[in-house]
Formats: sequence, structure tokens, C-alpha cells
Amino acid sequence: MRSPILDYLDTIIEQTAHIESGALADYIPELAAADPDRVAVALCTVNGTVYASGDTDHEFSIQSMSKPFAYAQAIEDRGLKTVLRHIGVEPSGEAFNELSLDPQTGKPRNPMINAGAITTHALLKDDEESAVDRMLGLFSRLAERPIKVDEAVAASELATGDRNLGLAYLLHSSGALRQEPRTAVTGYIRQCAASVTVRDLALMAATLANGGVQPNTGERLFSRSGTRHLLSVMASCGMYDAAGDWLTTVGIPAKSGVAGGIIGVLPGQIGVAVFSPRLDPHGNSARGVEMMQLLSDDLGLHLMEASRPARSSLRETREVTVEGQPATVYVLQGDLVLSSIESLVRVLIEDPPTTELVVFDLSRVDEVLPVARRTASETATKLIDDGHRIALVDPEETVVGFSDSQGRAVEWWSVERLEKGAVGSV
Ligand SMILES: NC(=O)CC[C@H](N)C(=O)O
Repeated sequence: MRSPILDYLDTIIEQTAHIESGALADYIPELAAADPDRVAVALCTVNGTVYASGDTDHEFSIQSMSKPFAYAQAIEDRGLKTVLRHIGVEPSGEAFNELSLDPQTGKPRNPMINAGAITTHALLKDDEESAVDRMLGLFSRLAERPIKVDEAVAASELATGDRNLGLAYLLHSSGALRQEPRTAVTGYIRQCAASVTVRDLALMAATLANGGVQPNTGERLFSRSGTRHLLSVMASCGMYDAAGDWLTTVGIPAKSGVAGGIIGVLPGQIGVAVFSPRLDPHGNSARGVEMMQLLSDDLGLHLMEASRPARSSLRETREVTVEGQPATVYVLQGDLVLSSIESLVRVLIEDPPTTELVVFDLSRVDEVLPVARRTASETATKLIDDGHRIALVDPEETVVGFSDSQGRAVEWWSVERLEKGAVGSV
């Protein structure tokens, strides 16, 4: 059966379908030729499972979403102290391509704006392979597939890259740039032209959510402390001059790119990625920001929300005989949020119950977020359609009035009925 999490992601696309505001980035001619109606959304858990909806395999250039990964790599290559000597960590409150450095220090204010990102690129180790190849190798390990430069995008931006060149000359004159301005800008632009999908980006973001370890390969790509530092910078500077608004509303470390992508990271839980090419006046995807806002509200992503456990909500699965008939009992625990019920939903899909009677024991459940309830309703529909009977044991009344997504009621069992009726331990 199709995962209800995919059905949920479909609703994010449907609910934002009316948003047609914003404009394509036109200072890079190749981006102005993009199809403005493309849209995609993906999320990836820290277990490495990716869910994606919309134009999931459509490739677009990573642009400024490359900046966090280059910054983390520069920290690995040179150490945090050296990187901090070259680039600050203060929000600039300015546009991403502003021609300005911190007047007190002569350094770029942070690594998420172009001045800081060009400086970052020039700090990457380039003795064995070029800094661009090094970044492509990193992207490929993060996304688990070969990531390449979109040569048309790179050529288009190189031909119109005067502003970034101007910035690089400014940086060079203040002593902040390790390379010749033209070399640094060419490398930075090629780094930005790497071609990715929302699936790739969700996996990349999930690696940051997972403390720097790629969830599927288990490879440590960034140190834990480097990842924490990066996420803090993304939280305060990732959305440029909209960063304060972003942190108060969506509330997760994020980074946007001018091709229309945005990535977000909920530490310890999930990475998310959205794509829609029309940009708002800050240079962030207009529909993408709305999609992120919905994801944040529905999934309870906001960092300042009282913390929710990242552990799985499935405590254990038991096969027992209740009142003379075989039953599968799923014992759930903790707060039911999307990232904690994801593993339960995946077990139900990949290893469906073999008994007609399926019991969910919610005795140890504390709180159920609306999106978890909705996903559970959709899962119930799929189970009922497959011929199962569903019974809920819910002594704390965490899901009062629960029904499947078509309004079909489930059975309500007391703890005693389950415990007394069961042969085999419950
Ligand atoms: N915000 C962005 O995505 C900007 C990246 C783009 N390559 C530039 O330097 O202008």
C-alpha cells in the first residue's frame, strides 16, 4: 500500500497550488528559462527513508543551498578557528548578494551570503582535487548518487557574474580571500550549479539532522560539533534578510537557493526540501516558504516548541490470541508526531499484520499531534480496506473520537479486555 506520509505530502502541494506570486530569478538567464509551475516536496527521516511528492525527479541547480555544505566542509578541512578568522557568524540583515563587508573586521558577516560563501569556497582544500570536484564528491556521498554540474547554468552565471566578481575583488583587497578573485568566483559558481532533486536535498538535510552522519551509508561526513555550529548559522542567517521572520514562524535552520529550492533541518528528526522556482523579494521561493510553513505547523517542527522525543513510537509488536482469535498488538509510546510514527507506518506497510484483528495499545502515549492523527486515520483506512478489524486501547483518551479517513469507526477496548482476553503476554 502507498504510504500515508506520501498522501500527506500530496496535500502540501494541493494546499499551496494557488500561490503564483513571485518571479523567476532573471539575473542568471538560464534560471529565467525554468518552468515556473514545477513543484516538489520531500522529507527524509534520520533513518534515511525518503518520502517525496510532486516533480520528485526534476533536477535544478542547488545554488545557495550549497553554502552550508561548503561551510561544513571548510570547517573539516581547515578547522573552525581558521574559518572563523575569515568569516563571521552574524546575521547581515542584507540581501544575499550585497556588496558589503563588516566594517569593523573587514570580513564577510556570515557564510550564507555570497561574500561569505565565496570566501568559504576559497578555503576548501584543493591540493588533491579541485575545490569544485571536492564539493561534487561530497554532494554525491550525501545524496548517494553522482551529482554533476549543470554546465548550461554554470556558463550562464559565469557570463553574468560581475556582481560576485566585484565582491571577490572587495574581499581580496581586504585580505579575506585565499585565492585570486576570478578563480574563487568560477569555483563558487560551479559549486552553485550542481544539479539536484528534492530527494537528494532531503537526504542531504537529513545528514545534518543526523549530526553529520549520512543515515543510509553510516559515513560520518561532518563532525558533530561542526554540524551543530553550521545549524546555528543556518538558523540565524540562512534566509538572508528574512531570517528573523523565518526563525519566529517556521522555526528551523534552513537555506534557500535562487533556483527555487529550500532545505530545512529538524535536528535529531528529519530533513525537508521543497522546490518551486518563483521567488519572493528576498530571493526565497514564494510557494516554497508557504510549503515549509505548512510542514512546520503540521509536523511540529518549530525548534522552540517544547522538545519532542525523536524515539520511535512503536515500542513493540506482539502476536497473541485474544478471546480465542489471533491478533497482532502494536504497543505505542511517547508523543505521536510524524517523525515518531513514521517507523510504525513503515512497519505496517513493509511487514503488514497477518491477523485479521489488529490492536493498537495507546496506554503509553502522551500526546498526539494533528498530522500524526491524520496519518493514523489514513493508515487505518488502508488496513480496513485490506480486511482488518482495528481495536484501540486508549485509557488516557489521547485520540477521542478516532475514525478512519472515511469516517469508519474502530473498536474501543479497555486495558482489561486486552489483558484478560489474551493468551500470550501483552
Ligand atoms: N541565493 C542564491 O542562491 C545565490 C546563488 C547564486 N549562485 C549567486 O551567487 O548569485
